[in-house]
Amino acid sequence: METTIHVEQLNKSYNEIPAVCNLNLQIKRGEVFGLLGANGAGKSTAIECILGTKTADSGRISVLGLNPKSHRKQLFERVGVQFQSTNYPDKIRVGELCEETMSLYKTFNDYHGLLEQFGLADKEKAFISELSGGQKQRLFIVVALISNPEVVFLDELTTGLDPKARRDVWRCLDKLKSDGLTILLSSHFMDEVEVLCDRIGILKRGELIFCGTIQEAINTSPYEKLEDAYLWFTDEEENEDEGL
Ligand SMILES: Nc1ncnc2c1ncn2[C@@H]1O[C@H](COP(=O)(O)OP(=O)(O)OP(=O)(O)O)[C@@H](O)[C@H]1O
Repeated sequence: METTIHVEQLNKSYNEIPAVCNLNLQIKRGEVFGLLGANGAGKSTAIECILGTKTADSGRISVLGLNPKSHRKQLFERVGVQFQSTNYPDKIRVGELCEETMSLYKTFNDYHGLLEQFGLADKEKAFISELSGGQKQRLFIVVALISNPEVVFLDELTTGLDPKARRDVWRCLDKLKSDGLTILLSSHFMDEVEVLCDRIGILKRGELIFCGTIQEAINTSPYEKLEDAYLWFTDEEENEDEGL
């Protein structure tokens, strides 16, 4: 199967403090890959380097066969991004933001259908400032999908969503996945990861300490549930204590 995201020996430090160390990743077309790790483990930094919005110190990155730095414009047309925090002015209406986003691309999806799918059809005329946190989060996913992308990057996919809204988002992503979209997401929620991800990578202090399927993660650990296995992989103190 075709590799959509290829990362080789990616390194990124801030003020000489390593945030991502020697990261190697291969994500195939149509795959949903979850990047996991504690706060500060390096997930956002890795995603931003892969996208080209941050410059890696070293390493090789290609997305859809393109270098995210030197082919930024071409890649922009084919990739969707959901940002963690809002980069949008509050005094813009939902419909206006969607129109503006559409105008940036040569080809695009009908945003009305997306707003409907994500339960925001009745908010088209609302100002972004009037949306709840969960509604904003869903709107940012809609914005990421307007360009009809081949790959989407979803950083902290459902943070701030209530349980029903999370399930609605999962359902939508499942549909997009069956349409062949490649998805790289970061998440702190193991239930979500289990439902959505074909494979996961676990980062710990910038290093990829596990990469494989959920079942492989569970099998590698002494536990039977993903959340326990995840904590086993990431909780250094307990493991160190066990070794004493
Ligand atoms: N602009 C920056 N300047 C300096 N240090 C940074 C910067 N951005 C991130 N870092 C540091 O790099 C490390 C990795 O941060 P990053 O945001 O990539 O982690 P994360 O896994 O996405 O965390 P979270 O789950 O909290 O979003 C952290 O120690 C963080 O403090």
